[in-house]
Amino acid sequence: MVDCAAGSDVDAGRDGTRVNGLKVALLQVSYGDDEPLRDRVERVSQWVRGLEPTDLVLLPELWAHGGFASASWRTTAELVSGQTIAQMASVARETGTWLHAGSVIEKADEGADRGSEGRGLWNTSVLLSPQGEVHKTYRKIHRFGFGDGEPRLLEAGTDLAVVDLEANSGSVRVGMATCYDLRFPELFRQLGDQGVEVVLLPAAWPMPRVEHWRLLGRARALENQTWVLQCNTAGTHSGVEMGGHSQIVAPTGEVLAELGSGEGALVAELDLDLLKRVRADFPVLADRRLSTLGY
Ligand SMILES: NC(=O)CCC(=O)C(=O)O
Repeated sequence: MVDCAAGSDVDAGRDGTRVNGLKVALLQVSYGDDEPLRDRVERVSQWVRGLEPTDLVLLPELWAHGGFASASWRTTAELVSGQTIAQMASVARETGTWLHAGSVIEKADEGADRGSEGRGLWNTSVLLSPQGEVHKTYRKIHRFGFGDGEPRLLEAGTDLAVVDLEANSGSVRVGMATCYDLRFPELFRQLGDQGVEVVLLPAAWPMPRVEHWRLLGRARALENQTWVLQCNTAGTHSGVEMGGHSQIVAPTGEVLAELGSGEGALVAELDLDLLKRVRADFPVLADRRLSTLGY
């Protein structure tokens, strides 16, 4: 059963219309261990095709390869040009929308750099343009697992990902981060310093720590005065119950819209001018004392 939540207005104009609105849809994909990878890719493709038109669709972390299915990552890993991203690129082209395809287990191409630990595998998020081109990739910098899972099997990403999108409402600068990255405020501060207005954060965040997820998303949005779009997974796979509760957080730290724990779509329109107003009205970032603190 798919739930649908529409965001309430944080700051609608007096007549209810918006200036500079960016319409987004976050798909909280639920899955277990029984659904084959290719079936899930097909199911999610159909879901995106059936959405009302939006500027940007965001999918969760490793929704195809399994956020905690680390035992199979070596065998299911794909090139960024592999089948999963190729299919999602077709969907982006057909629907004419920016599609953040969540993340995949990326394997290094033959002869290409395999990373500093020589593993040749990454947790890589892929942002596709409405023309179906790979516009930007982001390899997750902070690996989750405390010595197991990601840090045992994958390489750590080394580069920030900041990119401008041309949407119907104009240009918007987005930054990419993934799941566990949410616990590292210095990454979000750097994205903010590069002019990011909207952070796109796919995740496979488990239920037992879902309150951390909600709180940290609000903190990252509030302290950097940016939008934070958090798209989590639902269901239970590899023995881990996912937390759901995807949310869209405004630069005020307020939650514009959120989902519960099951599968669902979160559709909302972001007033991008709100960010400028919040920064003008409460210019906290201008009061930083970086040199005093040794930066
Ligand atoms: N997939 C992840 O990065 C999980 C992160 C997590 O569970 C946590 O930070 O807590």
